[in-house]
Amino acid sequence: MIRPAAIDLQAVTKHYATPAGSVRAVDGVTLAVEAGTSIAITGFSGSGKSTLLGLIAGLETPTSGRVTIGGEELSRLSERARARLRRRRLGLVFQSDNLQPYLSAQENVGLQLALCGTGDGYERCLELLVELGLGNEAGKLPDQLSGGQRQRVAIARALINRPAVIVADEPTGSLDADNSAAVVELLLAASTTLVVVTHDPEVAARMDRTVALRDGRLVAEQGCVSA
Ligand SMILES: Nc1ncnc2c1ncn2[C@@H]1O[C@H](COP(=O)(O)OP(=O)(O)OP(=O)(O)O)[C@@H](O)[C@H]1O
Repeated sequence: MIRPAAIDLQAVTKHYATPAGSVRAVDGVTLAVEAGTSIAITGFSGSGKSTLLGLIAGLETPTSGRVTIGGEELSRLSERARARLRRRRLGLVFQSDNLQPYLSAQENVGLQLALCGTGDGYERCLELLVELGLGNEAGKLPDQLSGGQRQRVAIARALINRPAVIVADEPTGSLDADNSAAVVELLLAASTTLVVVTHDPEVAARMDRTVALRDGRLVAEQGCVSA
């Protein structure tokens, strides 16, 4: 059975205007990611990885080309509809956990739930934290948690609205090897479509596919899932 692409990029280009001239951060990228599969995006610093992730997440608008998420072409949506799609269908995880410092772990997850306006109750936040091995940490503030624990709270926050797609930018960048492996397994276990930007070959090796960017262009692909 052919599964529909959860993410479909068609000839996507992103230019930034700078005082020194136009920067072509992403240059003609065509890429389909099937639902339920995982992909790593690698490449040197400045190769366009974060920009590509921002385009997939609808945080950036392409200069040309089309970005389609779950059958919805983002450029056809209003800014408001794009924000709604982001809240309901996407889970975002970044290198820095961006947790609210004066809210407990459970409240941080609960805040996301409130923003998403889904039917899940606040108890679900605690259940999810327990599933992620943070049952004893639910009432603690972020600065009472280790880096690995904070990143797991950030993953709980990304998963609470049961997103179809998880988009993660260097999610293990500030973690040691053990915590990094644990975080990757949690992301994979969520069994949604997963896009991870990473410099770490061990993280990339856990994904179904790896693509590399150079100067904004896709230059190489490895993996066992057909494009
Ligand atoms: N808002 C912006 N305005 C102007 N130029 C930008 C902007 N964002 C990114 N760029 C430029 O676009 C190019 C790609 O940047 P991007 O951050 O996507 O690369 P990256 O591969 O994620 O890098 P890193 O691994 O260092 O995070 C770089 O030349 C960068 O300077």
